[in-house]
Amino acid sequence: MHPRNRYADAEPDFAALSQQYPSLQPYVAVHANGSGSIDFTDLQASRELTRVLLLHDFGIDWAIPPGQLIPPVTNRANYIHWLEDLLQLSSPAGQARVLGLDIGCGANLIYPLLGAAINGWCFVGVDVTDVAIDWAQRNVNANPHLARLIHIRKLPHTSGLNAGVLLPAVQEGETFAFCMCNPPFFESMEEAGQNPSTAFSGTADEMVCPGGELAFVSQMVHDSVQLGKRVHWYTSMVGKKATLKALRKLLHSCHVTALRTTEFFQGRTSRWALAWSFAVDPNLASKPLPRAQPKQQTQSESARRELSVPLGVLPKAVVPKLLPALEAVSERKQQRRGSAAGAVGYASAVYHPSQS
Ligand SMILES: C[S@@+](CC[C@H](N)C(=O)[O-])C[C@H]1O[C@@H](n2cnc3c(N)ncnc32)[C@H](O)[C@@H]1O
Repeated sequence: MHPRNRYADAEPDFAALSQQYPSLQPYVAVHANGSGSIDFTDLQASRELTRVLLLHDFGIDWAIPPGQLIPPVTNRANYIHWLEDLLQLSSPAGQARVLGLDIGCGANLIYPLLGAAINGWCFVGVDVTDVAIDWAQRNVNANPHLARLIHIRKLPHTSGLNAGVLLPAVQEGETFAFCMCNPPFFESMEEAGQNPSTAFSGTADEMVCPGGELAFVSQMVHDSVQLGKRVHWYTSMVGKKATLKALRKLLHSCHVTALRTTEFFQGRTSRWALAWSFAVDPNLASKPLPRAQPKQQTQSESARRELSVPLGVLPKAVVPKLLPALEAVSERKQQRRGSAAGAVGYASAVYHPSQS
């Protein structure tokens, strides 16, 4: 787990959470020693846990319809923290705000929500299905304190990847600090069904693409050659180590200036991620990532500290109204303390699609 992941030192206290959030109670077994456990093969339990963690730990109000992919918060937060490391190593010059592109944001919109809540980053989230766009927008609307940072965009749903993956997503004149992607991993639902990681569910649209993840991310690589420096860091997650190997080979042949990989390990599941660039100074390419940073407070966390109560116990309607004011207080305090709000450029910003 990434050292800055808030669950790196201790997993969530399921028993305490179920006391605070009665909706979680049916899914938590409390043992004689007071500890609690959850059956992660139960989809309803997994969905409710994700909902509660996002609310309790990140101040995010979140929902998805049944059947849609349930994102494990720990794994998705690892990716965000790895992006922080990459941006600390090298960021696009002269940009006050960090703007990221999430390819396949899904109904769950997990990466833009976490990236905006943890770091104040701006995001464009794109997807091809109506259900993803509809629910992603609902998740934006449910979090007014983050809504100014996240813009959702529907792409045409073409059969196959010939029209490109990144090319349709990046609009004329737009530039991004990074793009990220959790691609459809599998070639068929049969293949998906053989994989134990599908305990987190998902529809065929979310899990499957012709040629699987290798075809999907290879298309991203080809598109990136055309887009060049318009995206500072191109990144994607992959589900198989063999895919990582094949993509490394492809990327070397594309003369990238930097190529990094990492492994996200959680529970029994390994995932890998790779990042490449045409903009990063090649002298930085083999420099170790600055990983040993102390844990950062999320904006919601620092806001919560000012208030000394968990956001989750406040009436739901109050939180969005309260957060901006609390964030402003904690930001001012942090500035007075002379500490940067985080390792990268975390200034709160507003994303307007007309700005590049
Ligand atoms: C594995 S899901 C990831 C959802 C979410 N980002 C997550 O990490 O849980 C893959 C998503 O990619 C979307 N997708 C598939 N093909 C796409 C394409 N060509 N462009 C953008 N999104 C696409 C799917 O609709 C789906 O929502």
